[in-house]
Formats: sequence, C-alpha cells, structure tokens
Amino acid sequence: MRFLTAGESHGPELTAVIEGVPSQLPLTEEDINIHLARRQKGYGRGRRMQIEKDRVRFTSGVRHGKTTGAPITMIVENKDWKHWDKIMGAAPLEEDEEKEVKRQITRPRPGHADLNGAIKYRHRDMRNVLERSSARETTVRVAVGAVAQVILKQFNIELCGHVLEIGNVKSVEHSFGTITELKEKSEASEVRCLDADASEKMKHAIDDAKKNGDSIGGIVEVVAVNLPVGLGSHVHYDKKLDAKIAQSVMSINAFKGVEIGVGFEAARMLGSQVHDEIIYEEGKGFLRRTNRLGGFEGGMTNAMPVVVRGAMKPIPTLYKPLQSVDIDTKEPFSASIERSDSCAVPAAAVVCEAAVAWELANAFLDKFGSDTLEDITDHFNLYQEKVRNF
Ligand SMILES: Cc1cc2nc3c(=O)[nH]c(=O)nc-3n(C[C@H](O)[C@H](O)[C@H](O)COP(=O)(O)O)c2cc1C
Ligand SMILES: C=C(O[C@@H]1CC(C(=O)O)=C[C@@H](OP(=O)(O)O)[C@H]1O)C(=O)O
Repeated sequence: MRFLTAGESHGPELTAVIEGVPSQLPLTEEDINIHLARRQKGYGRGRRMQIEKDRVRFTSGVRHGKTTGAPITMIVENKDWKHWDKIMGAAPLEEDEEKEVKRQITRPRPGHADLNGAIKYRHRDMRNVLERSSARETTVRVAVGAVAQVILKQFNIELCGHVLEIGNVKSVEHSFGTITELKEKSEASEVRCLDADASEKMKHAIDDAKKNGDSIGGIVEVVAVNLPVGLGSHVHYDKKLDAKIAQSVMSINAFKGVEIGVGFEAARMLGSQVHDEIIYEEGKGFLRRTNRLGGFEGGMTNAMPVVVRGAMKPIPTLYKPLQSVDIDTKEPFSASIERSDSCAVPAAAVVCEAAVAWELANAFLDKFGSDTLEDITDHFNLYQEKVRNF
C-alpha cells in the first residue's frame, strides 16, 4: 500500500488517498471516526480542538461498507476554515483586498519549520510554510492508520498507544494484562497514561508549563500483539521493518527519538541482559522467554509483542517569548502568539499508534498478498500452520 496526504491547517479540508487496500474488507467511516475522536482528546490541547470535530468522509474506494480494491479517498473538514477562507483562498486577491487579507507572517518561531521552509521555498510569507508543517496533518495520518488497523484486526492483530512520560513525570505502573485492558485503561486517563497517580502529576506538569507560558513534551509507547513471525526481512536495509517503523514514527511532528524494546538502554546493558532466550512449546512453536528486544530480531517480527517508543519535544509555539529575528526588518523580536497547544503528547500517542499500524499492515500485505481479503486469509492460515509445524 502507499498513501499521500494533502491539505493545510486552515484550508477547507484534509485529504488522504490510500492505494493498495485489499478488496472485500469491511470498512465504515465509523471505524475511522473512533480514532479521529481519540486523537482530539487529551489534556493540554489549545482552543483549536474545541472548534474542530473531526469526522471522515469516504469519496472513493468503499461501496456498501466494503472496500473495492480501488484507491480510498478520505476527507476531513476543517471547521476553522470559515474563519480563514479569505486568508487561505486559492484565487488571486483583488487589489483592495491585498492590505486587509495579506498580512504576512515574517516572524519565525524557533523550533518550527517557519524559517527553513521560507528560505528553501523562497516565501516572504511564512504562512505558506506553517500551514503544511502544522500537525493538523496528523488527522489524516490517523485516518490512514485506522484503515491499517481494520486490516490487522481481521487477523487478530491489535495495537494501542499510551503515554509513559510527560516532562519529568514518569508512569511507574506499566503492566496492563491484555491489549483490551491497555486500551481501556489508557482511554480512561486524560493524559492516556496507565498509572492513575502519574496521570494527575502529568496534568499538574502541563498546568505548570501552561501557567508559565511554556510547553512540555514526553514519551509515548505503542504495543502491538498477535503478530506472526517474519514480517519485514533481514535481506536488505530497506526491507527491515523496525527501520521502517523508526522512519514513520520520526516523521511525526515534534518527534525527536525512537526506540524499539529496551532501545537506548540496550547500550548500557550486557548481552546476557538484553537478548531474549528462545524456548519451544508444543502447539505454540518457538517463543522468547522475555521481550527486551520489543518483538524484532534481524528486521523481522519474532511473534512477540512489538514495543515502540517515541520521544516528543515540547511544542515550539510558546506564550513565553523566545528570541527570533523578523525576516523583513532583520530586527530581533520576542514572539507573541494567539493560540497553541501546551502539550500534545496524549494526542501524539494516537498518531504514533497510527504510524506503527501503517507499517505493520504494509509489511503484512507484502508477505501475504494484497488483492482480496479471502486470498490473504488463506495464505496467512497456511503460513501459520507451517510456522506451528516448523
Ligand atoms: C498532535 C500534535 C499537535 C501539535 N500542536 C502544536 C501546536 O499547537 N503548536 C506548535 O507550535 N506545534 C505543535 N506541534 C508540533 C509542530 O507541528 C512541530 O514541532 C513542527 O511541525 C516542526 O517540526 P519538528 O518539531 O518535527 O522539527 C504539534 C505536534 C503534534 C504531533
Ligand atoms: C489543528 C491541530 O493541531 C494544530 C497543530 C499546530 C502545529 O503548529 O503543529 C498548531 C495548532 O493549530 P492552530 O494554529 O490552528 O491553533 C494546533 O491546534 C490538530 O491537531 O488537529
């Protein structure tokens, strides 16, 4: 499968086109809307989230609740567009509108794409950069990830993103039992954290940052279960599934680090403390005694849960001004802003979940075929039988 997204933060709508989704897959707009609503929740978001009510509309590729195999187009409306239609309009401006509408953004925010994008694409108005660099785009990436999750669920593969840390507050309680419990527990917390005590402390940390005009980041984790052995491959760098996941997660706005399993900690441990011993159980086949490597060896899944973590930096738009330089006057200034999130880590856990789901579903279809659900299922069942008898 492949996908493209298009759309600006304050434009009329966002669009995603996915090509390569198998035919005969039961798929409804509601399957997507559940995840869009999850992404909108979370303590620390700004006023924009009160304006938007993200819902998807299919305009191709789905008929009567089933995929046809043709490209699927998904549209999400920006409710905020009504406040921006003049500023964001595609038509050339009349002369008398120029002054009123064309208020140029010339003050780059440290940490955002504004300055690099303006220099690279030769824009004197940095709105042309910020509209597309905005994480509003993650709405349709979550929609794409939701389609991936529907594919995976057909084969009992499920995943869930949750929050491990916000600022220097860490979740102490990580255990969750089944994936359903992980979903329920994280969903019940306003910061998507399993640990009730830590959740409260995280909310305070967000409040403190906000009160001081500051922003705060954190660490999210995605866990995926019931994967077959052998998704991805060791044979070439661009077939390694752990590497593809890392790329996907790193592409999420403001993500600055990715870990799989014990991740960076592995460098500080000895080999005997890192590698997962192999055992064999009749009827189940080969298993690992532990899962420190987060479900990957040699760029392939090993049938243990996949565990991926991503580190999000604090949001760059700050109420507390940071120094920057106006690109027209070349004079230093201290930024003042209208609105921004103070913390988007709980939302980012849902985006990270979507990024991992996409890579897993893609690797799954690479292995088991992609034309139609029935053929994929036959191939999957045959493979699983061979794995059990290996
Ligand atoms: C869900 C989500 C919401 C975000 N909200 C904001 C925001 O309100 N203000 C802001 O300046 N950055 C926000 N960001 C981060 C910026 O989009 C990001 O820092 C920017 O695109 C620059 O990219 P980089 O940080 O990856 O270099 C958000 C990121 C995510 C994932
Ligand atoms: C709109 C979303 O996130 C936006 C991401 C974002 C940024 O700069 O990345 C800036 C803010 O937008 P605005 O400037 O319109 O307030 C966030 O609200 C969203 O997540 O749906």
